[in-house]
Amino acid sequence: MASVTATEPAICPAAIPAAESIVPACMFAPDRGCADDPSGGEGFEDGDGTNGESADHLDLSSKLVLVSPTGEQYDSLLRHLRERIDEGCGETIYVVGLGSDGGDYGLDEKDMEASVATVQSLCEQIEADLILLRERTDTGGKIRDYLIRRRVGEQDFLEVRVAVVGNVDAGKSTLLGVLTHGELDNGRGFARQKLFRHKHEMESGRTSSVGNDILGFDQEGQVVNKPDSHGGGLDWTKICEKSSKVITFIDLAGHEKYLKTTVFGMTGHLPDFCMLMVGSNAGIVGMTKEHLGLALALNVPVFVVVTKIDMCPANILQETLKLLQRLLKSPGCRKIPVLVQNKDDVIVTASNFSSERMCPIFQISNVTGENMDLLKMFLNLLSSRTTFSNDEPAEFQIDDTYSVPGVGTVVSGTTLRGLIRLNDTLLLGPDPLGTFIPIAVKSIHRKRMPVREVRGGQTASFALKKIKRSSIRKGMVMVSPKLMPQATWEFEAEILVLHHPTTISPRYQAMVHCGSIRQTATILTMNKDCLRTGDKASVHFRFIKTPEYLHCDQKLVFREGRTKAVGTITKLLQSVNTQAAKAQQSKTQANKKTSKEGTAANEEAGSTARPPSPNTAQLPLKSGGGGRRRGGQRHRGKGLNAATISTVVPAGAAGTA
Ligand SMILES: Nc1nc2c(ncn2[C@@H]2O[C@H](COP(=O)(O)OP(=O)(O)OP(=O)(O)O)[C@@H](O)[C@H]2O)c(=O)[nH]1
Repeated sequence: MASVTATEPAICPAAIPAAESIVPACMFAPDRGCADDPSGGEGFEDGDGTNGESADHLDLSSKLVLVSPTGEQYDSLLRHLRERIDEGCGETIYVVGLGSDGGDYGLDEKDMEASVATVQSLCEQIEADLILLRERTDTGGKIRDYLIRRRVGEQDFLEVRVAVVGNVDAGKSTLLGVLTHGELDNGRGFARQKLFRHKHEMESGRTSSVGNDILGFDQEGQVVNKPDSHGGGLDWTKICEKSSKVITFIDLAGHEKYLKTTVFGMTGHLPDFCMLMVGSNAGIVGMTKEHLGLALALNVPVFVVVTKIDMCPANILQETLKLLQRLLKSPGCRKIPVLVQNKDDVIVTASNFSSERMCPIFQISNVTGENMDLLKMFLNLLSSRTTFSNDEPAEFQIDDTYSVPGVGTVVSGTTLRGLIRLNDTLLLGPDPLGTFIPIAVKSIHRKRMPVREVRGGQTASFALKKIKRSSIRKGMVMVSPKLMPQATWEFEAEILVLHHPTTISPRYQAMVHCGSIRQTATILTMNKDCLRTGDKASVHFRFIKTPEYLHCDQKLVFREGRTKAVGTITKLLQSVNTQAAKAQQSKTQANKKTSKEGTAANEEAGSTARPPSPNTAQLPLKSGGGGRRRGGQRHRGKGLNAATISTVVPAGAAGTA
């Protein structure tokens, strides 16, 4: 076994300079088991460690408060727990026997029993389960950490998305195969075979698509995935029904030539966390830094999984860990690497992980299964980062479209906020003219399971009524009519150039990735003459093909070949004049009616319009969108219908920003 522990000289905090040390997880434990604060005083809040002060200034700081709380204290504890459950998107880690009043930690048997009864009663009030994670002993007696997770029905589950990145051969697909199919690898690609979907991947052994693999955990934290005994396939509906939490892995390609797909996976699939895989024998090579940089740029918390420890000599493993921590602590990353070596470390790191600065590191083997239990436990304790509120107007970003026989057009994507119910009417757009059309949701699936509603933070697919697949593209959204959506041709962003071989100046074009939008944009102006690697600037962009639905503060990646820049949208500059677009559409429709048979023939031949001018919106709407044919049938869809638009787009939505 080559697994390195914190006591081995090369990475032991005592043996190497403080700045170099990987922080043991106990550093973040509520009882501050280690003397020095590695974060230099900017450590993490103990949000989940102790049970906190009440907002209404009742004293809840004693470890004994749960033993026999007064009515007022009970109400306050309940409010506090509710808030934490909401913040944790349905779950939180709760510690019993720990006060923040300076007294010793731990409770005797009787007090522990009474405290747990109180917590149990609090949980009943909020319809949550109480699951014991660990018990330890301190000077005053026992301390217990519990997972409190809101109960979900058969039709519901908590959802966490994890993007899986790392260089080629780091073992990404293999780990996902092992986790989701429950069988270890043979070191020669056995486990990954189960994941490969495309023939060419089978042959070359390289992941090229944004795969989606799911791992379900029941209320007790046990994996529910049960591959069928014949083909080894997984029944997603069964997994979802049995799970209280489902982890969706977004398996991103390791090879540089698939970087475009990887960037899309990271921006378009809204991962809650990023799992960076590093082969212990290969070290920090190839795309590792690039992928880490991408996660950092998009503010996605990262944890690292070092693989292949079964075949790596101890000194090489140590070297890899050393380089890894150096990279994580470098000024560009400013992370605090934390080595996870046992279940206590898992609980401590998972409780503090929502802080983007901590970076847990696991060392595993896909062949022997070493430390796989720790990784699984950690995954079960991760909470979604998208908080949800029923009152927010719904917003859904489309990242793929399908044509399903017998069902029709289906779009998949992520609910960014709000609640979407079956038969709701949302506005779909923007189309090439920047307009949005009303569209009814006729069925909803979560992970292939039919459901009646989806909430912010959940991925879903919708079957849509009366719309052709060819009128929908990735990057479009479906939003509540209350939002009065507008499409934007031009925007300003603060960008940082991560890499460019020479200089970037106005008229430069590159691909902008923003959410599930992927479109080339031109730099019109910027507040510097030219930009080189490392430069920051305020840049005015303009999309070249169609206007898009954007928000201020959205993160973006701007790339072309080896050129990469990241940034944040600061201003939306030129929104589409919806009224002009509508008028134009009506005109186009009227013209069409008079032009007899010819129109349909053109539609089917896939006649396409030039990109419309943003100012005047004068060109005809592309109709029939390339004339995709399904099941041998020719579609004569109406495309985006002006009549329907004018009835729904609210008057207030019209006009130029
Ligand atoms: N001995 C050993 N071999 C492993 C381990 N993990 C993966 N492998 C092997 O390493 C090789 C590469 O693994 P993959 O899972 O295909 O790597 P990947 O990161 O998904 O590569 P790309 O899909 O090309 O990005 C396969 O032959 C695996 O069997 C491990 O922990 N130990």
